[in-house]
Amino acid sequence: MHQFVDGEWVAEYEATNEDGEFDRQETTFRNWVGGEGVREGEDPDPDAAFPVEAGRYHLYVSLACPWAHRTLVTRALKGLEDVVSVDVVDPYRDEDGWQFTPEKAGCTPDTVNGFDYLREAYVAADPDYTGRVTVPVLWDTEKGTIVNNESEEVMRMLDVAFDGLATRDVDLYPEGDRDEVDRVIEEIYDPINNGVYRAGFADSQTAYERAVGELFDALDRWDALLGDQRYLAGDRLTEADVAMFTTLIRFDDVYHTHFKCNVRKIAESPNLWNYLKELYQLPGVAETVDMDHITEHYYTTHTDVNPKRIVAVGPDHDFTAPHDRDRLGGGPPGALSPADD
Ligand SMILES: N[C@@H](CCC(=O)N[C@@H](CS)C(=O)NCC(=O)O)C(=O)O
Repeated sequence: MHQFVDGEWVAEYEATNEDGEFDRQETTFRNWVGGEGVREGEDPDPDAAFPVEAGRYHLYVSLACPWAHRTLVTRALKGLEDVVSVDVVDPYRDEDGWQFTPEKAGCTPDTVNGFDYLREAYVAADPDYTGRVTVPVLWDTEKGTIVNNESEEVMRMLDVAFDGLATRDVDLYPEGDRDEVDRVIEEIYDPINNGVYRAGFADSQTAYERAVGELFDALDRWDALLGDQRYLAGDRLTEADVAMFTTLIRFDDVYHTHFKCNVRKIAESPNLWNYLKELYQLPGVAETVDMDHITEHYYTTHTDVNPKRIVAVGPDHDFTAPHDRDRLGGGPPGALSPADD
């Protein structure tokens, strides 16, 4: 894998530490549309350096990436499609990093800057940039720079800062549940969201077994909890569910096989499976899921994990099959109920 060092695109960086454990890099661009208060759920500040405006901000995403996917699901649930635009990179990533290949199904050109590679956006934002070129990227078309490339924060901005421009009345960071939402997002990050990568990229048996053990302990805990609680933070749908969804939807097709997270499938955990189907069936969500991009990306890009680049075919789940979540109290906001769609 390649990355920038002082604005130079250089070969090979170590993704694991000396114990063979996967180390995810800290993200660099951490500005807030609407100002820092948005992080705590405050209304956006009109005098912020990056003020909230329709049509000004743009997302660069990969449909394969679970972190980028969080921003797409949030944008869809809130109905922000006409407010924040999106371009989609090629799911296959080689030594040039993420690339725009509009001729490929599901991919777009860079409609904002006309770049061929996403890395051009990073050096346009910071000519001396050091670090990886990751998705998602929230781009400001007016200042011509990256606002933020940390999915958790972009998700919060779309939810809170852009709420006034949303076409659906959906609040994924509801007052009264905020501490719990933050707590759950943090709790699931290491063992689950990043846990699948810690298992898949482990360079030693010990690191792999530790990651898989922690992953399935956490999944089993949530499976039990979701037996009598509708969503992760209680009876309301929140950002924590978006964060969980993008890992669960990839699990059986990719993480189970490619990353050796094969203790059991999500479809074999009854509550997680029904919970996953409910989230998939919320308005706008299915349209954000591209299983071809997801499988192509993982199986062909990580040649150290899968040298022959053969894409596993299974298991072909039907995420539209009925779920049993209506037996529990709570439910999605009215704006997401089938009658309102
Ligand atoms: N902390 C970041 C992580 C994003 C991330 O690691 N994205 C991956 C794709 S799933 C990527 O772009 N990797 C490219 C690389 O590491 O070179 C976030 O949550 O936004």
